Amino acid sequence: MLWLHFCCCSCEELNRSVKRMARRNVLITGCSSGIGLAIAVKMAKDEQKRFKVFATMRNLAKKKPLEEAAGHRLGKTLEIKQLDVCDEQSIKTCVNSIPDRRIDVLVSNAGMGLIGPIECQSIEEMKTVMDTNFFGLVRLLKEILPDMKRRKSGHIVIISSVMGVQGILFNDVYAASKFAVEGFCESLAIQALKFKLQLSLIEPGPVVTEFERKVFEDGMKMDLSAADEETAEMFTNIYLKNYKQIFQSLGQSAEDVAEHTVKIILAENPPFRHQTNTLYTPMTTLKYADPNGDLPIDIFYKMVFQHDKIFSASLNFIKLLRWRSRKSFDLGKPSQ
Ligand SMILES: NC(=O)C1=CN([C@@H]2O[C@H](COP(=O)(O)OP(=O)(O)OC[C@H]3O[C@@H](n4cnc5c(N)ncnc54)[C@H](OP(=O)(O)O)[C@@H]3O)[C@@H](O)[C@H]2O)C=CC1
Ligand SMILES: CC1=C(/C=C/C(C)=C/C=C/C(C)=C/C=O)C(C)(C)CCC1
Repeated sequence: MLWLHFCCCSCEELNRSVKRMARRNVLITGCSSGIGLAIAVKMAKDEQKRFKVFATMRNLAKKKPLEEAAGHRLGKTLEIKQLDVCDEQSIKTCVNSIPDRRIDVLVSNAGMGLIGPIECQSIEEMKTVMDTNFFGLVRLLKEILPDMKRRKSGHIVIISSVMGVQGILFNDVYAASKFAVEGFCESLAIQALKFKLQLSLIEPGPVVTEFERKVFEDGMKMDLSAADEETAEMFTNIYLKNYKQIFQSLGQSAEDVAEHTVKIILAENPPFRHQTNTLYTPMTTLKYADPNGDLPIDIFYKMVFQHDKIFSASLNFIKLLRWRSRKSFDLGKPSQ
């Protein structure tokens, strides 16, 4: 009897340690809100408990929404840590605090937006965007990549954007920061393959998060006096006017993007690029359809300046269709 008990205990222990060994350490940046928070919570709540999540944020005073969303997983499958992607020392301190510095999956998510005519933006503002969105990733990898290479295992997942593939009116510097991320990763992916590391770029279209609110509010408050009248008018009456409608009709939720991201993390052969928004894909496909690069520029120009009424009506139509299909889902009857 005792022997059986001993045997069961050690089997259980063995099982537990096998599970612990299989549990992957995941470090996620920018978890105070939006996509980072949603990924952290989804992974921490994984039914098979496959992940130990180190959810980081630059300002720990903002941890309450994450703590609430994590619920009883807090302190078990999820720990909150301070990390500012613009501060090398804070990255080092955070990585050193993780057992054996072992990070199996890095989710580089922290980022910020910037919209408006470049005449009205300071170089300092632009540098902050590049420093966060691009150099933030570089700083993380300088600290984490050598360990992954030594272990010959690891998955680097980067929340890029459709704007890492295609520029959009009045998003010049933000798109540049995401293009930088994509060029950097495309180069690094070749070396990563040699070390058996995986690299995946997640490319969401518009996502309804704090990002949308902050960017819109900053755009509304922008001092447009440095721009000529035509540019200022274009920004206010075309871009800002359509902005909310684009998020309402094409926008995804942070949870939706998190679901896509976790699928990529769990995939046996994760792809290098993954777009999360099928409604947006026809737009980015234009880029790949014309090696000269004129096609997407022409089409965007026409959408904005010539067929704006049709474009706006199509967005309204998409919004209505999505609203109707959500409504029938709510009633338990998915639309056909
Ligand atoms: N929303 C969208 O439409 C899209 C967003 N993306 C990308 O998704 C990512 C997440 O954005 P999203 O969730 O939408 O927006 P949120 O504004 O909700 O989240 C951004 C997160 O990044 C954090 N952050 C900003 N600067 C730093 C820094 N220096 N160090 C650490 N954390 C920092 C923010 O922290 P704090 O609260 O302290 O500011 C916040 O936690 C970004 O990379 C964004 O570019 C991509 C496509 C579309
Ligand atoms: C589709 C489209 C527009 C706007 C797209 C927007 C606003 C996309 C936002 C994407 C985000 C926020 C990505 C974040 O990384 C325009 C230029 C109005 C007109 C042409 C077609």
